[in-house]
Amino acid sequence: MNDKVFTKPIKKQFEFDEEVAAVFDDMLQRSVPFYKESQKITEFFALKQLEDGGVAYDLGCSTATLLINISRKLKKSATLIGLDNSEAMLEQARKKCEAFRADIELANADILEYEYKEADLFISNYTLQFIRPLIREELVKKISASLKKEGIFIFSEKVISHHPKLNKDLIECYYDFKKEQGYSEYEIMQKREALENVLVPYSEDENIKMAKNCGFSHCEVVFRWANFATFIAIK
Ligand SMILES: C[S@@+](CC[C@H](N)C(=O)[O-])C[C@H]1O[C@@H](n2cnc3c(N)ncnc32)[C@H](O)[C@@H]1O
Ligand SMILES: O=C(O)C(=O)C[C@]1(C(=O)O)C=C[C@@H](O)C=C1
Repeated sequence: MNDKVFTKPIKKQFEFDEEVAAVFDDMLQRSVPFYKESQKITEFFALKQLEDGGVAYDLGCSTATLLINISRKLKKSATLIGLDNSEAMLEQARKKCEAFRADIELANADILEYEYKEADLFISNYTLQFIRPLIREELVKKISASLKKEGIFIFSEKVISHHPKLNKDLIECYYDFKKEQGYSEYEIMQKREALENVLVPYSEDENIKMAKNCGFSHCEVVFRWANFATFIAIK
């Protein structure tokens, strides 16, 4: 279904509710530059990392697109677990898993509270940015503590620049992208308002520092387009 969520006046902050879940796959493809490419990179490193008997978590799995793609290419018997606290997203995810006969464990859970098993791999694409900065670091510490030695954490985020002019230009460049995807100026401004204080992006450096502060020995960007980046952190 096409994303028309912000064509009408907004009444509340951005939420992953039924209305958003119903159009989410279209929203992501049209709102995240090179979404498919960033997913492909994530898949590539995920498949390299997973061993027989391994465990992988996708935090904020939404409609499970990524885990389904990984499960279709996976040649080993690993456990794939998707967590999300939006029941509307999980309903879409369950339908898709059934249609693709994908063997994925899905759970309605708060990724901040969840008790993780020892894992080989964590993924969290475009989700940390929705976790309040004060507790974001606690979550990343929990992720690194639950990873095996040399386990990896792949995460993608919207990023900012602390250079004011560059930051303004990055945002303009991103809004041009959204216009090319068919979003009107009105929809773009409405969504910007709805995301205010809900989506709190860090800079590339701040994300790398956070990972290193939280128990990762290495972290770098493997893909970046203007204000969107994919990181790999190695324990
Ligand atoms: C932008 S979406 C993620 C997109 C998805 N990873 C992808 O690449 O298609 C963020 C997701 O995180 C979920 N989420 C946000 N905070 C959460 C929390 N504390 N616990 C679990 N899920 C959360 C939302 O419900 C939403 O589905
Ligand atoms: O549309 C925007 O302005 C975005 O920032 C895109 C973004 C994201 O980066 O997570 C924001 C909310 C939706 O979950 C989908 C994509």
